[in-house]
Amino acid sequence: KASKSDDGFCSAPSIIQSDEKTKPIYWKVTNPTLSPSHLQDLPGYTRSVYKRDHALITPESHVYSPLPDWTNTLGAYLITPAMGSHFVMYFAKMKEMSSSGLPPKDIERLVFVVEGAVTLTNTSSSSTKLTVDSYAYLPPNFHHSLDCAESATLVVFERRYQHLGSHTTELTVGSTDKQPLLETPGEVFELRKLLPVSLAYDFNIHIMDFQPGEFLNVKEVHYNQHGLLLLEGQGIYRLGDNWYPVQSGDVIWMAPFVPQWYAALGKTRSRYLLYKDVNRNPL
Ligand SMILES: NC(=O)N[C@H](N)C(=O)O
Ligand SMILES: [Mn+2]
Repeated sequence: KASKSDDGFCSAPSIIQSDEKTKPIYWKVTNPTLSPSHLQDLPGYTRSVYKRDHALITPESHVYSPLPDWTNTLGAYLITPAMGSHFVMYFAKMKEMSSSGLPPKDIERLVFVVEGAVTLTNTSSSSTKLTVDSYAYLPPNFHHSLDCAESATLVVFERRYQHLGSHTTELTVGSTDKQPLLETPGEVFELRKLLPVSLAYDFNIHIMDFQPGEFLNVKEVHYNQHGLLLLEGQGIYRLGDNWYPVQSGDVIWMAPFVPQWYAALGKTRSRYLLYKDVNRNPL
């Protein structure tokens, strides 16, 4: 709590907690605190950074333009191969009566809803409503349409599918809260995976939960790439030799082998969504 003005001590404003109680989950992703209160009026100030092996892209840096092949939808590409990644990660802001375009040939897609609702339609089955916290995986060359009546914000991952033998992937629809908690030997965070762990899949999306004060035990350095969206909470992300304060709405690109570590701070749970390439020989 902020101290009274007459007590002679420096004081910081108290953190407003009421939003968290009354707003729907992940609300902070699309309504973030743009910057710390003492910096928000500084012209030219941003927490974003772009380096060879990592990037932090904070909401005041997101630039939207019409998404090619989609109707009535604005997109902000956050991670693309121009950075060295083999995947793209973008926000799609769908407006009234909007619909998606198809990814290019041989490209697989995962969409996760952070705000609003969309309807997924494909040629074979009936349509499915996707609300906040639900997702769909669309295999390469799978005909589909995402349609939005009012408004929705999606985070989308796409990459060229890397075949392995005769394995094939399947349409997968689900929601985070329906996914089982998985074992995390040596770690304290809670882990869910959105896709099957079978060899057919060349990536997965992890949902990782940390209580305030919890942190990664492994100071990870690994061959896999990551695209991360902080869905809830605040903390410190270490990337290489840099320590970044982060909050919900922030996006991180991690190149192969960048040292990475997270510690959750504040008073509420941290939850992040993480792209990770798996199941393929790096050669
Ligand atoms: N930066 C991360 O959270 N990495 C994950 N623990 C992972 O690589 O699975
Ligand atoms: Mn990792």
